[in-house]
Amino acid sequence: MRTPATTLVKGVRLYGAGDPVDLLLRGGVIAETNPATTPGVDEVIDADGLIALPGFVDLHTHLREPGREDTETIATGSAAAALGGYTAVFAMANTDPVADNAVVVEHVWRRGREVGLVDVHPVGAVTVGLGGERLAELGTMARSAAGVRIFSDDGHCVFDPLIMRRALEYSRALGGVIAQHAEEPRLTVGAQAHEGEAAARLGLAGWPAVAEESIVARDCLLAQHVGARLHICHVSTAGTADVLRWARRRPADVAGRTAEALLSAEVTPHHLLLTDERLASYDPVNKVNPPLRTGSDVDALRTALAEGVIDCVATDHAPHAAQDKDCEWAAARPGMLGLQTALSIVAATMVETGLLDWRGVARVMSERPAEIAGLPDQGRPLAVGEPANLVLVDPAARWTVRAEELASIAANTPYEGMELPARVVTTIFRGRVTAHEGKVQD
Ligand SMILES: NC(=O)N[C@@H](CC(=O)O)C(=O)O
Ligand SMILES: [Zn+2]
Ligand SMILES: [Zn+2]
Repeated sequence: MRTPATTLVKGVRLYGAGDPVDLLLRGGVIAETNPATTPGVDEVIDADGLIALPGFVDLHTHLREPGREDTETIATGSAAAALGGYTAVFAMANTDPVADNAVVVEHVWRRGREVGLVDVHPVGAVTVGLGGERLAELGTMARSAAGVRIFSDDGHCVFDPLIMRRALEYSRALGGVIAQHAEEPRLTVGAQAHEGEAAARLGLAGWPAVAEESIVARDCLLAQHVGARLHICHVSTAGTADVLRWARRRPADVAGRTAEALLSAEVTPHHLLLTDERLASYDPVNKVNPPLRTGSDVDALRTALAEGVIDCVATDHAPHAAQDKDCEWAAARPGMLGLQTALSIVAATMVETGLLDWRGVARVMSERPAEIAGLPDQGRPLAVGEPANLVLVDPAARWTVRAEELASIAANTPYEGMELPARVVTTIFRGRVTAHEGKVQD
């Protein structure tokens, strides 16, 4: 790790509120606010007009290393993360080989540290090879150097209820969380798009909302039954928000375990903005799992996020090669880029609509995800003595998305050519500037 410099951030508004302050960052922590003198400062950042938030934490990123380094690597994904304002990301296990053992998770962890732009935490697979049949060695991954605490078969649902129950029990014993990709596979055989009017018109096989909602209901009940923590990945329907609202209010069980303490959920930026009306173009850049839903789902997801029924935003950043996207709809892989556009989409859908203020953005993009993952040095208050993981945002900026300008190797952004509000200006990771004005600082 490089030694962090001493940096003075001048005139920044913390959480976008109150008077501007100066922050002195030294030794990787916020050393002083409004220091009277500033000897030995290596770097001064003029933050006039900018706001400071704690560095973002992404619970759901696909980095494609090992196996598909032609689409993203830990280095390029870390760069995209830093440019997007992130200081920690969780790399999903659906790599090749699958991260279902200590060797692979330690590789990802070490490579992330070598790159050194963000903390890269590997997610461990729940079942061997994501096959859904045999539990992976959760304990070995938890005890490895990577210290895995989040387990997920993301890309696939842990559909067998008995395997899910056992996974929850093991993970509880390890102080972990099972992150579920909720998709009842029997209800989504051959599915290509949200089961609704748009798919019917285009003749695409439907992915019904109930395939997600039925698994979420089942797993909320299972998690409370065994007293284990469950996290729901990429919530996409109004019905799932209703199920979560209901589950969170369930009374404590005999052991005093409240559902509220055991459950958490994320929504992606794309499910907060885009709808299945986009399908009319037949452009597979809009193909994603779970699929883009309807306008009323989008509204319900925004409300649920504002209320805390959905805890946080996670990108589900899913790079894919051109040959896997620029093809016929049915053959295209699902997934879209997300790391460098997340803040702007949250600003457009949640801040500009008045549903969240910047304090709320800090909660859903940094504080809650850090708590869910149990990260002690992320999502912390912007206060003296705290780790200097922060992002400086220009709330008044507007910018136009160009895939070729993004740090990812893959180019599958659904926002190409769109003008978006709010821009990440600077990302600071343990006191060191990792991204500034659109450039990675390495
Ligand atoms: N979201 C996607 O459409 N794709 C993800 C897998 C997943 O998140 O389920 C991927 O790995 O490409
Ligand atoms: Zn998934
Ligand atoms: Zn995913």
